[in-house]
Amino acid sequence: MKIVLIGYGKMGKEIERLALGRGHSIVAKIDVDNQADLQALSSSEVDVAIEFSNPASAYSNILTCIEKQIPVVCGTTGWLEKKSEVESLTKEKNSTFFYASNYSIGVNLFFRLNKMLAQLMSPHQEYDIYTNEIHHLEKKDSPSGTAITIAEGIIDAYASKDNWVNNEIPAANEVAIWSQRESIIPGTHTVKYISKVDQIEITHEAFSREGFALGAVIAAEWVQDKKGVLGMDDMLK
Ligand SMILES: NC(=O)C1=CN([C@@H]2O[C@H](COP(=O)(O)OP(=O)(O)OC[C@H]3O[C@@H](n4cnc5c(N)ncnc54)[C@H](OP(=O)(O)O)[C@@H]3O)[C@@H](O)[C@H]2O)C=CC1
Ligand SMILES: O=C(O)C1=N[C@H](C(=O)O)C[C@H](O)C1
Repeated sequence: MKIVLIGYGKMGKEIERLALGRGHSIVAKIDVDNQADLQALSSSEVDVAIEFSNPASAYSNILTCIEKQIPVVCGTTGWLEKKSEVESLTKEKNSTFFYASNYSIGVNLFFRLNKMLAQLMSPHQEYDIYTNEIHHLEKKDSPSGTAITIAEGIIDAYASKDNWVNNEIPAANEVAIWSQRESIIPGTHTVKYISKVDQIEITHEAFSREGFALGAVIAAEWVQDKKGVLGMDDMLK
């Protein structure tokens, strides 16, 4: 598979390492200083783009890929207010857009566990819900995309919650997401239900970026023959 890496930072480099190990080739690495190379690429030179840049650049990088009919697997977080526009354009151009706030298989199992726990806890309103994410000091966005997916999972399954707030005391209808930035932590997410007498807690802790990067490479392999708006639930079915 011929891959263009868009964003050659911590994730771009880890994806390159794993992709080469799986027999793929990297035809271009796009970063801040060579944006013109992405514009110059054509869909005949590349099978898939893997986009891990930053919240300010993801949207225009994705649009470029969609216009060029290059399937794009995106993991960048913090730009999702524009996601519905990307989805519409993907359908209009009959292109391919795969998105996940977290590509780790473990986190995607955790998403399911989180929904099941929220369903179980919904009749027990004496418990307060508390969610927490801890990431390294270089992270640009807050809350993490993963924490937003977790909060949305709770909102879907828990009767009295219909919104989330970040680093604020929540109202009764809100799920609180507390964000911490600490050292070099790759990503730790916790959900707690706390009553006056006890607490129930689930945590996913990434030990490195390898799980995120491997999931993104597997998604890139999987989208090859597919069109439309896709995500981890489609791939893991
Ligand atoms: N979905 C998932 O599973 C995961 C998602 N992420 C997300 O992926 C993104 C990247 O994370 P990470 O690799 O740790 O971040 P880094 O800051 O290490 O890397 C981002 C890279 O993108 C570069 N960049 C900046 N602007 C552009 C542009 N216009 N086009 C292409 N590249 C550009 C940056 O260059 P410069 O430094 O010079 O600005 C940097 O090299 C974040 O949004 C993060 O939240 C991270 C891990 C897992
Ligand atoms: O910026 C990161 O590092 C990570 N970002 C993603 C997010 O915002 O959820 C995924 C992972 O937690 C690492």
